Amino acid sequence: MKTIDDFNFENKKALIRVDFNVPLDDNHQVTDTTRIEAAKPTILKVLEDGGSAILMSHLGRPKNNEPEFSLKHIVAKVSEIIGVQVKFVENCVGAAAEKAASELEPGEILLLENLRYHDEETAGDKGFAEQLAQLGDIYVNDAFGTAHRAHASTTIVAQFFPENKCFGYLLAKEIESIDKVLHDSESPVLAILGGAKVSSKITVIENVLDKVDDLILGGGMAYTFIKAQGGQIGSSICEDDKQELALDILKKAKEKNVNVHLPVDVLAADSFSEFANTKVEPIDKIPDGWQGLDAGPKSLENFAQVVKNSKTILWNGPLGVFEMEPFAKGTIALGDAIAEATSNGTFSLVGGGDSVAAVKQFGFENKVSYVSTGGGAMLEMLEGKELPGIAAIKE
Ligand SMILES: Nc1ncnc2c1ncn2[C@@H]1O[C@H](COP(=O)(O)OP(=O)(O)O)[C@@H](O)[C@H]1O
Ligand SMILES: O=C(OP(=O)(O)O)[C@H](O)COP(=O)(O)O
Repeated sequence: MKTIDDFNFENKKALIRVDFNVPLDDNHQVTDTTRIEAAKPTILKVLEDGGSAILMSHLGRPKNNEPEFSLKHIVAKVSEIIGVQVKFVENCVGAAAEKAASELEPGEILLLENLRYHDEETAGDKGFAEQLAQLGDIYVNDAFGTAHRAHASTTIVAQFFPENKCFGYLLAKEIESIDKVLHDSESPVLAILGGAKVSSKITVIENVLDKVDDLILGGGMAYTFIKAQGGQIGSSICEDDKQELALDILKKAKEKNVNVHLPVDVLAADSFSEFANTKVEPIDKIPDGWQGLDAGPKSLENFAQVVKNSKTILWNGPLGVFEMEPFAKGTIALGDAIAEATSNGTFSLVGGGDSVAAVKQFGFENKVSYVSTGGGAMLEMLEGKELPGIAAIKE
């Protein structure tokens, strides 16, 4: 398998899949630049060789081409970080994209519009992947955060570059670092799963049970489990069709002697707003019209104890809606506990777009052992799976 250093990009167009799925605020400003900075070495290598870079990414999960998911919002930030004025084309395929790509000169960068404005991207459509492939000479995958998706731009497109495909520096570094953690991890191993992507991440839990001693299920992930056990969760986020799976996971965890720690109390709010009224409630008695937006004090005490007793910690997904100040306490308290455990010799790995943003915002970046740009991707590696985006380069 070739690495990016085996290629000379002089007069070549590199088609680079990056993960620029970055958090934006209400004014479409990038609030965490980690994923852009992480892709910089790969982009600079291409430019310094005398090549040009065509960057493709998704942003969020658009359903109807909503304009807030346009990658045009990040052009200025990418230009500032890379130090080159980035060109932008308002479609990732078709005549406009082909023209912009063909006119690209060495040293220039072109950013394509959100890949997920086309359903063919997530469907892994071969014809769409071929259209993307026509834009570049060498395919570089540097999107670790999306390497667990068998999408057109992350996996299928590689078929059209049998000799000319490689990992970028970020993807190569992430594989090496996470592999090392997985093979050298000391027990007890704790995985902490929070966040909001319940349906895509709940399916990972079952396979993670063989690898961990303790499992904390917090954030938006917890409520499906609480409701499945008969609790009242008000209007907290929940995936009703995953309740049976949740019960099955709890049963399997028991059989495998994995200790599952769910929150016992929450900070509930009467609306999804930083100006909402709030109160602490037992997690299984959240009144109608209220929703759990952060962990409660008793839960945080319990979680801190589990963290203290662990030798390896993998964390994906904030414990609350940390973007709003009143609901950030749980994520900060967990970060504090992990930082303290790390200073006492525990290995801690934190991953995920929003988790990394939280860790940076609250100053834990240098107090944990390793920060990964991928959340779901990291968890699926933990399952022991080869990710489709990685396999496609190796094939
Ligand atoms: N109780 C909750 N209800 C709704 N959203 C939540 C809750 N707890 C956390 N979140 C949200 O989860 C999001 C992050 O989830 P996710 O994308 O799975 O994490 P990551 O990007 O780190 O992998 C954050 O934006 C946060 O506001
Ligand atoms: O942010 C991402 O994943 P993460 O939230 O697990 O870190 C990736 O960009 C993948 O996005 P997706 O989960 O919408 O496919």
